Amino acid sequence: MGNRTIRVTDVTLRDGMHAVRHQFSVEDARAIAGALDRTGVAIIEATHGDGLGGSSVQYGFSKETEEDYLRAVCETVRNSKVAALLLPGIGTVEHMKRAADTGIQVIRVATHCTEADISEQHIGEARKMGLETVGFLMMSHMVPAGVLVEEAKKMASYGAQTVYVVDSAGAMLMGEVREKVTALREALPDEVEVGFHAHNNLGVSVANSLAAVEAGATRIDASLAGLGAGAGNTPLEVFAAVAEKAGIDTGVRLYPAMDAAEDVVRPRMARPVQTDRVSLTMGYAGVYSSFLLHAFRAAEQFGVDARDILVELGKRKVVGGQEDMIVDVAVELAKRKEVGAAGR
Ligand SMILES: CC[C@H](O)CC(=O)C(=O)O
Ligand SMILES: [Mn+2]
Repeated sequence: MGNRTIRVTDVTLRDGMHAVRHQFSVEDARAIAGALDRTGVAIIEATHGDGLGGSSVQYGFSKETEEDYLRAVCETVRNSKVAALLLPGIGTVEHMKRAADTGIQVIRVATHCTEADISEQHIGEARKMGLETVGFLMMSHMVPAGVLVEEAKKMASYGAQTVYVVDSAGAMLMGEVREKVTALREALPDEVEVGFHAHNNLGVSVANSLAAVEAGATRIDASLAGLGAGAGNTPLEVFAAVAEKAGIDTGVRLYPAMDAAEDVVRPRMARPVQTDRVSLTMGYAGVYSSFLLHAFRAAEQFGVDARDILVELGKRKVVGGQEDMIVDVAVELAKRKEVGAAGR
């Protein structure tokens, strides 16, 4: 049985930004951060959904600058620490320095699960700046546990004090979460914590987060009302209730978390976070959300079902940056459809 005391990182103001197209105002950020602080959550992450430097033509502009969001959150909180996410290649060391100047205490450096080596410089610099430093292995469902362990060890060797198994596509079930978290827990030095970040595309984010804790994770991500990309993240208020019933101390006070979700976040949601056919297909196929728009466009162009495209991309283990394959797959599926129709 895993550790009974864990720390939760809330991602409403970071992953949740994807769900509102990065359009929270500074006032929204203050209101949400204040409500979160009152829940007792350990860490609050804020920034563009794609992390520092994410506000751009490519990833969509956020309503306000990242420094304004971070300063507002840092000024608002009394107890929680404040974190920012950084993807090397999108965010630079310079972005990180500017974020540190706003008063954040935690940086999370995210890479694709096979590319930990690109985090070395950022993790090293973050430690020199005195930031609590976390490594974040995105799309962790795509590789076997042994590969994930090697990548996690790299992040730990660069100085990461926690390494996360990140189920970006919401594609994992509890057995896989248990296996991967256990593998990291056994392989990493005792002083390096293991974390887990879920998405709810298959409707099992809370169960997966619980499985992660049982397997030794001491850091769990969640967001108010589950606000996040795809079908959202582990809902903080639900996880707080479930963890309490399971005898796990999250430090999150249940009623303030419920009230924050209901009174502060739900009224600010652009659309409900739900397991619709798009997010469900994403979890089922195990593909990243950046493929969705392209898949739907290609589906329309070639007269095929976007879900078939996504499932095929998942089988081919396509990664971000290989969006050109979407058209290839659509063409292939359209040909198969033609041949099938001719054969009938
Ligand atoms: C693009 C960054 C991404 O949203 C990070 C994350 O939360 C995930 O991979 O799940
Ligand atoms: Mn996420």
